[in-house]
Amino acid sequence: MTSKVSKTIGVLNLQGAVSEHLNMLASLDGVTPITVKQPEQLSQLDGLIIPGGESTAISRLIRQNGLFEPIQTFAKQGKGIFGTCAGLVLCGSATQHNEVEQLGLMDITVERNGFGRQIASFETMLDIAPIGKQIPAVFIRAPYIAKTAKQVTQLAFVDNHCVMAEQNNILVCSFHPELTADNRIMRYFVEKC
Ligand SMILES: NC(=O)CC[C@H](N)C(=O)O
Repeated sequence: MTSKVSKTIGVLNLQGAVSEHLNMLASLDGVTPITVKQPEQLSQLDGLIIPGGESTAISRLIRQNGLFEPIQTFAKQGKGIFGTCAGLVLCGSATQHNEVEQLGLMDITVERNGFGRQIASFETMLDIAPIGKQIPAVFIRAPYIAKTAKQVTQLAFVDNHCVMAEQNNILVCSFHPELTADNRIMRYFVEKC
């Protein structure tokens, strides 16, 4: 019997929470995780994670490494992209800070640091309808989604602010799913890819 074909999932390795994503991906069956720095690597991937970190720094490095248009093309091809925290900021199409050059992969307006700065870091449990109940979520200087176009599905809320959404092949969340032992969100993303 042949085993199921494995999916190759890349983690954008420019700045931020890269190794935690790789570890969580490695815990899933049928996933080959790799780090991505160069545009040529995108063609081997079934999906790409844009991790949390500092969205200003990551956006500069995306440009410097020639990844801006290649990531947009990757998304247009229908490949899965998961933006977590700063990654959500980068996937969005508008924000109050113009020092971040967003990729515009999802029609959302993002409030950067919406929950406040470092002091406003917190952990909570979320019910996310297509994924499950009581999913732990760690928020660190987290953004929230202030506005969504109608083609965007809102998936989770904290204090009435949208913190997770999807639009076709693009998934975003305000928090860090890779910093808990619960891999249900990651499995959901891999299944989308
Ligand atoms: N934990 C994070 O990724 C923080 C995101 C950061 N506040 C930003 O907007 O870039």
